[in-house]
Amino acid sequence: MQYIHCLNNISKYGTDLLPDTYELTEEFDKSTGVLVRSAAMHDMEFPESLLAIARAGAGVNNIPLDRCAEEGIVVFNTPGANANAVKEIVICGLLLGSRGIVEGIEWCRENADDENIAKAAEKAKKAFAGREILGKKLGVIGLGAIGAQVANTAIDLGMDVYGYDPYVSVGAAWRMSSEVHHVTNLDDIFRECDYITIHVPAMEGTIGMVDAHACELMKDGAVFLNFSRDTLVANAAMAAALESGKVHAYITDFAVPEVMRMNGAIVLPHLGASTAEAEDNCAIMAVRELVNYIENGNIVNSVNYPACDMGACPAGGHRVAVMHKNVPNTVSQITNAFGEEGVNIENLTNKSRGDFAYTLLDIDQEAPEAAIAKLNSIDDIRRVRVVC
Ligand SMILES: NC(=O)C1=CN([C@@H]2O[C@H](COP(=O)(O)OP(=O)(O)OC[C@H]3O[C@@H](n4cnc5c(N)ncnc54)[C@H](O)[C@@H]3O)[C@@H](O)[C@H]2O)C=CC1
Ligand SMILES: O=C(O)CCC(=O)C(=O)O
Repeated sequence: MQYIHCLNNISKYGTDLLPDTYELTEEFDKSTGVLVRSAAMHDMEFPESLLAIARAGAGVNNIPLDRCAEEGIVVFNTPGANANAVKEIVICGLLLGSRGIVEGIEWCRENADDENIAKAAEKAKKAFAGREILGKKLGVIGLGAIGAQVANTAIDLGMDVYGYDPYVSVGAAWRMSSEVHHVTNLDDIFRECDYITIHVPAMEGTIGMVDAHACELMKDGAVFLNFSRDTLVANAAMAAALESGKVHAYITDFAVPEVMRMNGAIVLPHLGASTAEAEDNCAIMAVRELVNYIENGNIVNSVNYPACDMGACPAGGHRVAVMHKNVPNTVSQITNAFGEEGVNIENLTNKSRGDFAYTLLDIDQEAPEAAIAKLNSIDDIRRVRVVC
């Protein structure tokens, strides 16, 4: 039996896909697989039984990726599965930053008991007048699954779109409208655009990238949208820019105390991916990744181990997975360990990613205990698993 623990609410469209030999468990300490959304995992201890963590979503800054790699735990995410949901809320954010929608709604609520509200509204509405997004310049920082969709939809809405992403993938580039202007200097986005939206992961190199220098460069009355992570924006700089009127509105999906104290911030409680469709898509993809890894040893969409796919375990066949450091001589030690026990390797894939590597082997007989023990005694090997 394989035990799967959910650290957050995971759509049943995903968990219903778990085979009969899997059981959902409340006990984290006996889990083979974990499904998670935004739960903070950095301070958690992981049980020896844990093989993989699947993040039903895109951002993995809540998971200690390097420590997991060291402990032989594969971490997956679900690229693109919630991108449409975020794109739609970003378009909503553009309008919230352009029109007095929030203030107008508040005014109506405050005057709900006024019998003459219709007449009063006609007088009051001038305080909530705004501007249109048609023809305005939108800067998109990060053109991955979400950024590319936001850029395309903004083009369809008649905006003039500028995109910045020095690491854009070929797939995302193909999916993006040719009308998106390619920007190679981030400062140009801050300097030129009326609206700016950021869609990059929170990691070393992006945390704090919207700082005082960026705010200073912005056009007077710019609107800034952050549906990625709170840490990308230096809060003190944004608060000052809002205070001075340099930034007209800061639309963010992250309710942290510093942001809640900002005048001019429109704050949502991390709603970007909270649609039934996105939750189902993410859960389905996450469960498929987890089961494929546990059953076949295949790694698809991992963020800390290399991709490796040898298809389904051959019927009646034998497969062993070895997770190890990406250092010289390891693959030969693995093949020798089997060779010395008279085992023939029928298929072998070795892939590496940064400091770690993964070797998947189909062998002609049940893995001898002596070979497994030998592999487990090698320093640079992190985990050996008999898959089938
Ligand atoms: N508010 C919410 O509920 C959600 C928030 N997110 C956040 O949005 C982020 C982006 O999500 P996806 O588009 O799905 O990810 P993605 O991985 O498809 O795209 C990220 C893009 O950022 C680019 N990038 C990385 N460093 C950059 C830099 N320094 N400057 C410019 N571009 C850079 C990458 O090349 C990539 O194209 C996630 O990492 C997550 O933090 C994602 C989904 C839901
Ligand atoms: O699961 C969620 O609601 C959060 C989604 C998110 O932030 C992400 O996918 O990065």
